[in-house]
Amino acid sequence: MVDRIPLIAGNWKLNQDHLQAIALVQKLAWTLQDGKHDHAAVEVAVFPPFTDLRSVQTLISAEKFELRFGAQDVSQHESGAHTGEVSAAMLAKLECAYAIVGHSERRQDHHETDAVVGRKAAAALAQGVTPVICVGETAEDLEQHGASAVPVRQLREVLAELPASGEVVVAYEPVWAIGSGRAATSEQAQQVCQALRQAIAEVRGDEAAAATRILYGGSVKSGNIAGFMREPDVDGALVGGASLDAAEFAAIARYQQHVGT
Ligand SMILES: O=C[C@H](O)COP(=O)(O)O
Repeated sequence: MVDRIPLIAGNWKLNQDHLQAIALVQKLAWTLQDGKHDHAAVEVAVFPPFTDLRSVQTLISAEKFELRFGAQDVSQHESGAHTGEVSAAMLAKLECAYAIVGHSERRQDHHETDAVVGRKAAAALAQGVTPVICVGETAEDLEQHGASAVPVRQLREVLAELPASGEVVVAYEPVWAIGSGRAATSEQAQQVCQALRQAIAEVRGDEAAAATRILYGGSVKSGNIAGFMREPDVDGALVGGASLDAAEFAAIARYQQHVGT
């Protein structure tokens, strides 16, 4: 059995300019330090807007904070005439560990298909940036097909664009749970995360499936994180709104304090 280091990831979405980002990262790092957070036991990462990345990189590196960071999206293209795009090589140069791909808000706002999401993930992997592949069903999908069918299909289609090896992180985010205050139950999250792990095993093999971290996202708070983390196939969380509050996000990252309570 492979040990998967839990990942608590904060997706800031369209919030925080670069000055606010510096303040938030500082506060988060200090709060975790005060709480003697063990970064080797639970990895903590932030996903600021593109314009903040250089400031966040400089701060984390200068202060030797053990936080990791990534981008909220990445281009499927390497370079050239693609106005507004940011390449994986540019993110790698900024020492981004991760890039989120296929978040439901991008699928919705920018009509991103699974094939596009897969090409974005492949572009990230090719530059040594770990893609965080988001999948999840809408309320309508849930009603029509149950919870697992759509996320499993999305993941299979994304994985089809990827080379057979290379680290990926998967984030299961039921669209109906995002920003709604109505999180999935930990049992629902486990059921889908287990199905996603099974799909990874079928495409990439058992070893890769056992090593892949699968996160749950959708209205995660310090009050419900422990329940998700007790589930065997949930390896962390992709946190939106609650990641903008350093104390609350630090409390989520330190969920082990609540496990068993
Ligand atoms: O990427 C994060 C998710 O969309 C979850 O957002 P939320 O925690 O605000 O529900």
